Amino acid sequence: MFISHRYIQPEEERIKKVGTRRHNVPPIDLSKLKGPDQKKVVDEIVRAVETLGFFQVLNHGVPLELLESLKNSAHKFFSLSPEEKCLFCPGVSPSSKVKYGTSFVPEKEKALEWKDYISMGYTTEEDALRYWPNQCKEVALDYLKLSTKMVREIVEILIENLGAKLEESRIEGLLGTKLVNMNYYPPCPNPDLTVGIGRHSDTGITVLLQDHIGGLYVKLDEDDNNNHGGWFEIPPFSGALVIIIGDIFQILSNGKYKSVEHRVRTSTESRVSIALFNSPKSTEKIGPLENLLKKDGVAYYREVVFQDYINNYFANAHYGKNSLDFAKST
Ligand SMILES: O=C(O)CCC(=O)C(=O)O
Ligand SMILES: [Fe+2]
Repeated sequence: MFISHRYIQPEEERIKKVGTRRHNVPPIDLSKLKGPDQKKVVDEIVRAVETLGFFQVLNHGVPLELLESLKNSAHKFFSLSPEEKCLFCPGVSPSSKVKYGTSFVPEKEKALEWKDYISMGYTTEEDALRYWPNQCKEVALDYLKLSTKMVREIVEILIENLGAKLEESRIEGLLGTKLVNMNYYPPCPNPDLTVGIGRHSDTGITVLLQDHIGGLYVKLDEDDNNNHGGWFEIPPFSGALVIIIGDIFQILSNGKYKSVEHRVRTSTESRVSIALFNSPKSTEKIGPLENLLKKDGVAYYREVVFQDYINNYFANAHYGKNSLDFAKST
């Protein structure tokens, strides 16, 4: 079947199915943070963030029925007519925080991503219920609310492990911007030629629900056990959420934590994923933590205002972890 040349990726960005390696590590059971295994679970989280930049979780506080409703509501929204979806196109959307679009930064991309999305920025509950699409507003809002405690717990674990004590207002500042993104990857006649999302890293901490289709790939370094690095698929795990660590944690930790480069392969079947992006407030200053600078004696990253980082992030097409260059010390 014919694929418009605008979607055909250069050879080096294509994702081959043959020879795909899978990252079959069981999800971390977050309910154990409450029991005798607490330390073990904390260590597992820290180790994953230091070496991989992501992990999967179970018993995360988001009910399984809600995960099903999220996927169904994403399908409901994306099966609307183009005219109905475009009521949320930039310029006509009732709110600048709600946006229906395609690809990532189409005007900058050499080849387009095989993906549509509806992005729902959170300000207040009232605004969410007023401006987010009817097909998904309630479930998306529940997802955001019910994930909050888990996200907060993970961030506290990561900060404490760095030996830092942050005030409540600072933690709130680091998690001050919340956005629910529903991604829709239409069936693709030739997944070998296209990509769903090009390789990139996220900004803050992402809670990701993927469906049963699969296709999420992460790039890993060679590890201490001499396992070769490269691209691995994260197989869908029923009931699990994927926690993706973004660039700001690499910056705050002066390089001890890693943001993970990831991408999505298309499929001959449609796929949905629902991401909750937790990022800093736009005015928040992000740089290596004070105590680490003292300890390390060197800053691998400079301090950036989060809005400046974001402006740079959206000014470029997805291109691996280049988004982090903006904050690198020169
Ligand atoms: O669809 C996926 O599995 C990943 C989505 C993603 O990486 C993103 O929205 O930033
Ligand atoms: Fe991502």
